[in-house]
Amino acid sequence: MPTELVQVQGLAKRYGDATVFDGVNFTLTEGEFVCIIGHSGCGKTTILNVLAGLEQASGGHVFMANREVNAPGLERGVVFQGHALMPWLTVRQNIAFAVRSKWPGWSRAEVDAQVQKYVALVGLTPALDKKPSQLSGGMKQRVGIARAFAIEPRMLLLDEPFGALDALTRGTIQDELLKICAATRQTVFMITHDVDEAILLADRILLMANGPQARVAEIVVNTMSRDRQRATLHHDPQYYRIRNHLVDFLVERSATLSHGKAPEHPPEVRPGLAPVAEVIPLESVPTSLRSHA
Ligand SMILES: Nc1ncnc2c1ncn2[C@@H]1O[C@H](COP(=O)(O)OP(=O)(O)OP(=O)(O)O)[C@@H](O)[C@H]1O
Repeated sequence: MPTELVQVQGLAKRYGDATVFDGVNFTLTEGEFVCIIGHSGCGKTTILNVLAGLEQASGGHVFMANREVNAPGLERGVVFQGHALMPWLTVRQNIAFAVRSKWPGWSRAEVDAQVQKYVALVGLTPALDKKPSQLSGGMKQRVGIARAFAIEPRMLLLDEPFGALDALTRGTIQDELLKICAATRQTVFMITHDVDEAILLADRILLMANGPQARVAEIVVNTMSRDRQRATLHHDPQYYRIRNHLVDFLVERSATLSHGKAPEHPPEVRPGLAPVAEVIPLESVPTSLRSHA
């Protein structure tokens, strides 16, 4: 039975008279990958920062494993769009620094083994002793991901981690992330602007309405199988139904639901599932049960 790891209850953020969002409610289950999408400025980064304990909300609560989150902690790992590596340290030293802060009692060898394990997972073993200035943007972002995973957080928070990467690199790192998440059953909360990325990675997608008074308006359950692959995703008819639903929300519905018009408790929807008419051919339905309209 999956456990509820995080509860976000009635979260709000105000600046003076301006309410960016309010009535934001959702939960995260242990081991699930959740993406949040919504227009620029609706408050996604603020929500992620509150989950990270880096920012205080104006109202509401976040609980993780039944404890209120109000400060940063090593049970939560964060990866931002900019990699935020220490430029004077090598890849090995950057990650070792994080590992040592989580497990201060570990020996040098234990720390190094942990570093090497996660560097290998993102395919960067040859770059272990390089400094960030010697790495490409994609490689730096991989180091950031390895560093976040290396502290084995209960929840990983990703703020558009691939936003600055070219499409090819982005695709490769998405695949790596999927593989690591499948292997570690990592709980992930990720912001993205890319609907295809959300469908590839997420088990559930939170759709956020526009501000002011933005809210999570709806939760889309990804009904495609969890072993979906980037290369074959588009062969599944569910993919188009989900994609159309997300794009329709972003283009049409998100604006009409601003000013607190979205429900405080968002419904879960499964747009990927085939309409009944597609699943049961009319001929197979007994005549007595058919509509006579
Ligand atoms: N100090 C401030 N005073 C007033 N408004 C602020 C302040 N800081 C942030 N905001 C507003 O809060 C809103 C939410 O910002 P946030 O970065 O969380 O949005 P976002 O959805 O992550 O946007 P993006 O997708 O562009 O990153 C924005 O509309 C921003 O203008």
